[in-house]
Amino acid sequence: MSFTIRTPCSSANLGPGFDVFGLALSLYLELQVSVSNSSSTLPLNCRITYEGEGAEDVSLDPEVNLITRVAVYVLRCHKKRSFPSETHVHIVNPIPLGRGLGSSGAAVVAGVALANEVGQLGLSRARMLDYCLMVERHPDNVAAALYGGFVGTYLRELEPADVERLEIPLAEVLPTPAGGKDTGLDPPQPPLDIGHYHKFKWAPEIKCVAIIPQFEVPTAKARDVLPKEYSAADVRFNQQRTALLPTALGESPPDPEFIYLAMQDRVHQPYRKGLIPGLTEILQSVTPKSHPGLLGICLSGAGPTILALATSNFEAIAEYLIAQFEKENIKCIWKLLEPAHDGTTVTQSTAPGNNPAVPLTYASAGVSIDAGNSLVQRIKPLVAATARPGADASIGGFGGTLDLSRAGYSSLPNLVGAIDGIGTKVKIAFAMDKHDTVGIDLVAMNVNDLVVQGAEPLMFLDYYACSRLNVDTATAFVKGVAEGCKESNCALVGGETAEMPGLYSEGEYDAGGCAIGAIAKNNPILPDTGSMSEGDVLIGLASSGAHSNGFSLIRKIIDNAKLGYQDDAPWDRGTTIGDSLLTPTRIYVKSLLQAVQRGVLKGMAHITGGGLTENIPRMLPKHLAAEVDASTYPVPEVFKWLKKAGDIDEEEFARVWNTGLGMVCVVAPEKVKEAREVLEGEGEVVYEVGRLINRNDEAESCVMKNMEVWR
Ligand SMILES: Nc1ncnc2c1ncn2[C@@H]1O[C@H](COP(=O)(O)OP(=O)(O)O)[C@@H](O)[C@H]1O
Ligand SMILES: N[C@@H](CCOP(=O)(O)O)C(=O)O
Repeated sequence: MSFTIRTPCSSANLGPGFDVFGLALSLYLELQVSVSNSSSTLPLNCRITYEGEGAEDVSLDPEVNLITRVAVYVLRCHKKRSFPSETHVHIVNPIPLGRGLGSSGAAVVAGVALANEVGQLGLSRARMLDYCLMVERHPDNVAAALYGGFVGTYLRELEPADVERLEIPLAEVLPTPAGGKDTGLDPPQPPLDIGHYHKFKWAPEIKCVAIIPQFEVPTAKARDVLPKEYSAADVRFNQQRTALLPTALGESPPDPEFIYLAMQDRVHQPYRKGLIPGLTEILQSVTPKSHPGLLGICLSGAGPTILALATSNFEAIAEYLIAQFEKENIKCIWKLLEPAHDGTTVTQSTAPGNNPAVPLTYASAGVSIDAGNSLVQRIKPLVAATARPGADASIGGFGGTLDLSRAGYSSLPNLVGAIDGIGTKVKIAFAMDKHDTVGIDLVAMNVNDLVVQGAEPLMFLDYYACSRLNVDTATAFVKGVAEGCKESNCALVGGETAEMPGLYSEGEYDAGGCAIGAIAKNNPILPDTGSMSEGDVLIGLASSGAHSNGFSLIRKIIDNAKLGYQDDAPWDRGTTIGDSLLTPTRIYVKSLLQAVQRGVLKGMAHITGGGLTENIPRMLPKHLAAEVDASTYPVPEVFKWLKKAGDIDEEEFARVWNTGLGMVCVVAPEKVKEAREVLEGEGEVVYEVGRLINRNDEAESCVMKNMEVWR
């Protein structure tokens, strides 16, 4: 087996965000790894070769080298004392050491990734971050190197018991083991979720000029010069700028004055000037006015590198700053770098399992039982939070159970089942790398189908299928499912995660789900078509957008308009197209069950695929048709834009999307007032949108009036 791990360097702090902001940059530490099947007499079963920065100084002894020591630490947390098979690690390192470009952060992340691969540990990226933070206890560099892009990070407060744990180094880089080369003990696994990150937007025009002085400042030393306490004024100064910087750096085109101001710092740079001759003067020597193209300037990490953000004139800015350092007799090189958006990547050079020397395992075929187990651990609390009377929502059994009597059904009820998927809305989740809302859609599509029959949803089961299981993504997905279940008061009693290499595209997944509900013995199963008559009123409940239907057409329209999901939504300037389209489907369970209990509804239609015209007739008897007046309710801006941009005609519009109504219900005229009161009391926005009319055999079952208002 051979593979390559690539980890970007990073610039931390970006001025005011000390220990918070990290930016991954396009200079990569590379580990070219080959694993043979034999064990050897090599220390730790590992041989290191090295080229690039630090080649003279960096130890090739795997017990001393930072990358392999980190890997062995992670392996030992998994009861593997050394590299499982003879491993050759060739390190190619273009990142200058001790210059404030996160060389140690990259080494730590690469070490954790190395252990994950050779030990086939199946660690998620979030879990890898925990291991990184056991070694380098500031999350800015490691989160940027691991996840890529411009990140904001924070550490969870550890429990006192965790802080007391002796194996937590709480140091810049892993210290020498206290008990000699090998203390003989397997370290316990790190606490869960030590650190977190959020990826911010980065305006594509902004590039980074790194001025790299030819001397080192060890990060540990640069942290020792910092004060233990700060004045309230300085803390306030940095907080104000830290709050603004992500917005300033995400705006396109960038505003130089805004960025320059937002990059000022009073928490670390002033104290580090003793280690970097001329630092304060150099930082103050350039402004957007004196050097057009410049946006902002700061110390990179703990220094001594200076990072200048700019949109043009890179060379002139670099030459000027190098000349300033020369006044202090300091030589510099400079590099023009760009954000590295992907973070750490692992590329297999030989397909796992193709090397006849290496025995085949399920993991080498692409299915990681460890990743599956790790997912189960992560989702347990999410699932448990959906417990309801009769179902404890614990996972691990072969099937999910529900005690109907404890759920409030003393005599045998009618059971109702529904099954559905999310459709291609998941494609938007992939594009936005945002996976915690489509689970809500999945539950909504099912429970909304149940409730229109008058059923109370009780249980839900989901099916998540992918090519390679990404535990972070799958956990976010289940979080959404659990949220949908809580909103509809049904227990998530089980599910299935299928990792099927080769079946789906890399990084993508599909999901389906099934809801089971009950209708108490003496309650009606709706629609009650026998009670419907001409003149009954149609009331519509506002939708939250496209819900989970018509996304193949939506994606085509966005594509034809040459727009990307990260672009500002033309229908809502405050958000991106992707975020707006990911708005979860509205769940109508609680409000509609209230109305059913009050006996004010004769029937309900969930407006899903097929829009108004196909779905409303599903609740009607043959002799009645729905007459819907398009002028009686507002069409959401997203639909107006889609209709116009796609040049969709009115009939098609009403057949594909909900057009603004997620539910349409039949109500006797004398019950309309009461129905409105109940539904509005539960937070619904209600419109009277039409009535039932008599219908001949040949006539349409849903007649749309006044569709010209949509033009
Ligand atoms: N590729 C690497 N291989 C081994 N050790 C490394 C590597 N990169 C960094 N280190 C270790 O990290 C130290 C630098 O870390 P640090 O002082 O935090 O500076 P930086 O700002 O470059 O992260 C180096 O002196 C070396 O001990
Ligand atoms: N927030 C840390 C960042 C150190 O970054 P490095 O690249 O110098 O290791 C600090 O400022 O100390």
